[in-house]
Amino acid sequence: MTIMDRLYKESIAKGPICVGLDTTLKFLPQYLISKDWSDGEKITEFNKKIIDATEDLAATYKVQIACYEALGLDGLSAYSATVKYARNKGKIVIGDVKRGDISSTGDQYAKGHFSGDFEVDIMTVNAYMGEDAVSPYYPYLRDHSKGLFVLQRTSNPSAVDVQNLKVGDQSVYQIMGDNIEKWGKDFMGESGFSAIGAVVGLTRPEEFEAIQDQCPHTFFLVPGYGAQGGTGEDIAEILKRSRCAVVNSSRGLITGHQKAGCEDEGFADYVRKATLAMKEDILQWL
Ligand SMILES: O=C(O)c1cc(=O)[nH]c(=O)n1[C@@H]1O[C@H](COP(=O)(O)O)[C@@H](O)[C@H]1O
Repeated sequence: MTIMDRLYKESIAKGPICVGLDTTLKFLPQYLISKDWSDGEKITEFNKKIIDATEDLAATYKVQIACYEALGLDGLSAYSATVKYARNKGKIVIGDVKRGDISSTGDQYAKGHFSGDFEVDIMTVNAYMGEDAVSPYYPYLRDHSKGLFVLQRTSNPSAVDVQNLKVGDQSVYQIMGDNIEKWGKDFMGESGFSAIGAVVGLTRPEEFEAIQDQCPHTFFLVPGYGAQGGTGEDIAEILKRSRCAVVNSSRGLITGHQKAGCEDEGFADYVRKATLAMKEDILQWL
């Protein structure tokens, strides 16, 4: 069974929810801020409590490494502790590291994020440098059941600057979709999806449906729900046709307690409530 088979199964069993741990200090409740701990330790505790409160609702967790890198070594310790905690609970963890470089450098990224202190199950990759930004990961997909989410059509407003340019009658992001399907052929799982998935933002639902038709063997990571404006209705048609995606929300979930004015140990109940509301908002259409 490939990691994408596992993710597909989890998304059906628990709901297609990816809880995004884009944790920064400003999201922490007061009771944690006032602890006599390092920032990284506070963040680790926040994440652990959220994982405990949402593990039955989340198909996967995505940990955004930028939030941890920003705090230096202490932050990277928190990143490591968070991914280990979730993986030790049997959860699938996506390292949102968006790497992309020449293959000799890619080899090192692969080693760094698919083994050792920062080991995750799936990592995000930027393949706009071409296949040799992706091929260093192939041995890990083949031999260690790892997976990739390759950026295809991103959710940010400026995505159109390059990804929507036309080359002949195709957009650049459509060409990337063909590449992702081609690269994934050697890593097909029993669910019909390859271990090389794609990132497609929820911000352009009409484009997404065409991408889904074009890429039937691709499993999708879909950011853009909540804080970036995406809704359950926006992903409804896609998921009705195939359960080929998990939807990420980060700020929309991990600030649930702040919207309710909760600054104490009960904060994770509000994050759970926000996660449940997201799940219901998506599943109501299916
Ligand atoms: O690769 C990603 O996850 C990603 C791709 C993309 O196109 N847009 C996007 O927002 N993301 C990430 O998804 C998360 C979105 O966070 P929220 O907007 O707070 O839900 C962040 O970690 C982004 O870096």
